[in-house]
Amino acid sequence: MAKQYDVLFRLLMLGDSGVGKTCMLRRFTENEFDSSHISTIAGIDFKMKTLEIDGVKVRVQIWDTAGQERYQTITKQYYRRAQGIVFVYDITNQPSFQHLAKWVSDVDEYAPDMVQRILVGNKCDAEARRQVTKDQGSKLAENYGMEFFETSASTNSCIVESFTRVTELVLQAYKRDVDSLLGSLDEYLDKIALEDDRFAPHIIGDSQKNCAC
Ligand SMILES: Nc1nc2c(ncn2[C@@H]2O[C@H](COP(=O)(O)OP(=O)(O)OP(=O)(O)O)[C@@H](O)[C@H]2O)c(=O)[nH]1
Repeated sequence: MAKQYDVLFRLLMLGDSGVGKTCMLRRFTENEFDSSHISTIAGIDFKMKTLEIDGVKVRVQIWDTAGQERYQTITKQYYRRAQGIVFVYDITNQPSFQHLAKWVSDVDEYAPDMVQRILVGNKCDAEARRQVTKDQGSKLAENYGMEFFETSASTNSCIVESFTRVTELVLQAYKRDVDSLLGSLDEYLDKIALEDDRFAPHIIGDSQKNCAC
């Protein structure tokens, strides 16, 4: 059986309640959109998706956190296990943009130094209700040294691009680790194949070789 993925990364979505984190994640993983707002309860939930980037099959485990204040003690426990962070605000909600400072400072405090971050202004379909200009979003991202995207989970605008980009950044940041992991996996598979040849010459062929997963 072919290997299903080469490497697993954890991404975390952070931002105020109602900015659209759950909708973005559902759009990305299931291509669905729900117009009702059911707050993420119990603090945290996750979905998985596999992407292929530069020939590497990357399985991303995307953690969707609850934006509500009362869950933040729980969600902070997940920061240190993240390799990538997607900060989300709602372009129709100025306070969600102002609160980014707090989300970013929490990440500075609790997440690993190597964590990769992007900034996303969601709900860009709702132009008539816009309260944060694209320029403001892009300037803030620049100040924080992050790449910036405006997305819409509703119209599926830039959703795939933003999740793919943060995954690419994580892959680049952890490239050395990934290369050595893939190298040792290949060596391991070669070694197993050699041992099969030596000790069980009658059992050869791909089906045996690929069982070491
Ligand atoms: N117009 C528009 N509405 C959106 C978009 N994304 C989400 N919404 C709406 O915004 C509301 C909140 O979306 P959620 O995804 O539940 O928000 P959340 O950030 O996960 O909220 P918490 O779980 O409470 O942290 C819902 O009513 C969605 O339908 C979008 O791209 N455009």
